[in-house]
Amino acid sequence: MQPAKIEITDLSLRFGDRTVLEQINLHLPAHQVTAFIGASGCGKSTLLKCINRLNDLNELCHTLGSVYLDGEDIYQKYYDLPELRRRVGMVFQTPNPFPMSIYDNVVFGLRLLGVRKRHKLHEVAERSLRQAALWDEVKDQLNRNANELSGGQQQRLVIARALAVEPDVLMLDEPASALDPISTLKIEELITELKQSYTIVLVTHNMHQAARVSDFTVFLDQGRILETGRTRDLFTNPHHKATEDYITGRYA
Ligand SMILES: Nc1ncnc2c1ncn2[C@@H]1O[C@H](COP(=O)(O)OP(=O)(O)OP(=O)(O)O)[C@@H](O)[C@H]1O
Repeated sequence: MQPAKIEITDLSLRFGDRTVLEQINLHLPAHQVTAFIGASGCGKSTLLKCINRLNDLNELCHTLGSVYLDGEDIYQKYYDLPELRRRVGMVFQTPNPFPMSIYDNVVFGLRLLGVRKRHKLHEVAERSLRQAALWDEVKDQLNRNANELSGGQQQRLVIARALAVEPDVLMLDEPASALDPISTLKIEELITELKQSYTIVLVTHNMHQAARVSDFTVFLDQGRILETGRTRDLFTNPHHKATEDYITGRYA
């Protein structure tokens, strides 16, 4: 088995008296893309948000179990949450650039971390925009307001912003579902490129996308893992009828 970047053990989560995740055990290998799939409301986004402890912001949320990042339990009492969120970047379904220039968006996190040196900020802005496959399109207009970019460009900008603080893990929650087919293809190509440097977790409703870009797939059903494995195995030879029904679009 490949070494785990993230190991989840006996994780259960409830919001108030409503159980949303039950007994999740998962091994997410480094430098691989793992896709979370499953019907709406099965807990994909909530599971993602366990990995950067974003659910903790909800006072009704109770979490049991452990999530290890590089062998260290992120749910231990004094874990450094700002550092966790630097190491685990997250991109949401709807592109959410800040209402400021392209440049200021990319270096936002670095400035928060106290980086002031202009040459350092410039260097990181260029590197991150190149990594997000956006540099060539915006290099002559870095002062332009980010909201003037197309949706697909905005999403790549948000990915550049996440990469600027040098995370280890990149979590993408339906990153292309609001985008046109060409922008979607660019994001998929980008995911394949980025896995060389990052561990990627992808939530998607698009089965073709999961099959195209992920190495491992986790199928969730009502807060439990019903099936997990290498994507090519799970898609060609699912063990459960529910998995087969879901990936072939026959889910009731
Ligand atoms: N902040 C919250 N408070 C209470 N319940 C919540 C909260 N967030 C999510 N839930 C519930 O947890 C369940 C799982 O939601 P989640 O968003 O993780 O599902 P999902 O599989 O990502 O769905 P979708 O594919 O529609 O985005 C849902 O029933 C949802 O109503």
